Amino acid sequence: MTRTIPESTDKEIPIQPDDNDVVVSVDGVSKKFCRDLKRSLFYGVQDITTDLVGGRRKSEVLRPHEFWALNDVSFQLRRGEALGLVGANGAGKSTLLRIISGLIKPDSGSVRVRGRVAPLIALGAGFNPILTGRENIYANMSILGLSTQEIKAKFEEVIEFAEIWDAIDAPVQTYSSGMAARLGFACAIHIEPEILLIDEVLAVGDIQFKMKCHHRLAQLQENGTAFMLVSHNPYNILNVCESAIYLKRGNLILSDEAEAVIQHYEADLCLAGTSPTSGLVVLPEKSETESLGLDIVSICFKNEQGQLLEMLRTGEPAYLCLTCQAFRFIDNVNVGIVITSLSGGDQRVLSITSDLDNECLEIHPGKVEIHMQMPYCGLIPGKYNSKVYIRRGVMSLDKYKSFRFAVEPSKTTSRCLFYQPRTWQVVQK
Ligand SMILES: Nc1ncnc2c1ncn2[C@@H]1O[C@H](COP(=O)(O)OP(=O)(O)OP(=O)(O)O)[C@@H](O)[C@H]1O
Repeated sequence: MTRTIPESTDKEIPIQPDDNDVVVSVDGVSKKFCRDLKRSLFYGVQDITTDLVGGRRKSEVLRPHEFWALNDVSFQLRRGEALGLVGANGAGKSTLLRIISGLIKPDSGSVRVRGRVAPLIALGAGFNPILTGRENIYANMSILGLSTQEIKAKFEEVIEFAEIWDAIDAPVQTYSSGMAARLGFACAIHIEPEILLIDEVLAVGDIQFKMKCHHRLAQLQENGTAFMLVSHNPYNILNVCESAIYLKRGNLILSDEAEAVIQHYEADLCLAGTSPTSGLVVLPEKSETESLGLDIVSICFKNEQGQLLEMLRTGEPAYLCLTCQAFRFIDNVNVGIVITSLSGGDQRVLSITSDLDNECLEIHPGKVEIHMQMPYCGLIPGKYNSKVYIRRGVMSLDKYKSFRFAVEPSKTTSRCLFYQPRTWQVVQK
């Protein structure tokens, strides 16, 4: 089955030369939306009227309050390919999947689809909440193209896969989000689609179900099903997809191997928004009367050569350099560093104190540097905040609460939740 979705476009979009392996071909697709509901309705009526009188819509021009949710996006999906789709919130990922599945039309460009598409775009996609699970299976699978006989034949398998035997005759609105996701996924895979579009639905469901889904996806892929997977979790993309595309504010930034795309995306995330310092925080110096004897003057990370690092890289050596001003000799100094993840909901990820490391630091008057050496940075890519304090016993001498820094990914660590420092050895016996 071949479906082409051309749209009210003024320009001719050339279709790529026929390639039997290409199941989805997206050519110069743009889609605009309007943030203002009233205007949006007005524009809708205006467009319909223009179509009815046979006029030409100015699809490429933005009217007031409109913006491009997708802007001139082109790529191809081949038979058996698993393509990841990454991008920040609002980047246009769902809009792209909705256009490919035929739910909405592009303003310009064209989408060419060859085969049966199963879209899993929202939780319990396509389910009617007041119908039972059983009724929804029939409704959903027939919309996706199966005959009643075919659905009957697969019915048991669907329930078995979704593991919702007890709830099959209860209305879907009584299902938990995980149950609705299971049913949606079960329906979609049992129609044996040529193209499966998955938008974050694998994020719900327990680990066992996720494993089952991944196993099934691998089987489908072996049989030639192509799929697109949207996920905010890079590990999901790297586990499932060989290639990926990166959307940013509706623009296609990169289309490449999954690993390269995730690296680019993560590096962008590290650099965006809250990445606050250029790697160095310098604090105003205190006079002796204001000081409690030892003050933090600056905080930064440096590499093994003593050069300032603007950001750390997972798996690479670095040290935290705390420059201090001491007005007198102080022994038993305890330096503490508490690191929280800004990308992971302010979660505390690391707490280090020189005391707990059995280091009794002695500081002589003058400028000193205190180094906290890290043979390898074990933090995963992301943005972090650290609180740094200096104490002697219970007495706080100085502290700085918001030294922010970013950690960049490296090729070997993108797939992991933490970096494991290691060396290798061959023992000849
Ligand atoms: N029907 C609509 N009317 C107006 N704006 C819309 C509509 N649908 C989507 N948008 C806007 O289009 C942009 C892209 O939305 P989309 O849902 O495609 O992003 P996304 O990348 O899937 O985001 P997320 O990761 O948060 O799901 C967003 O700014 C969104 O607010």
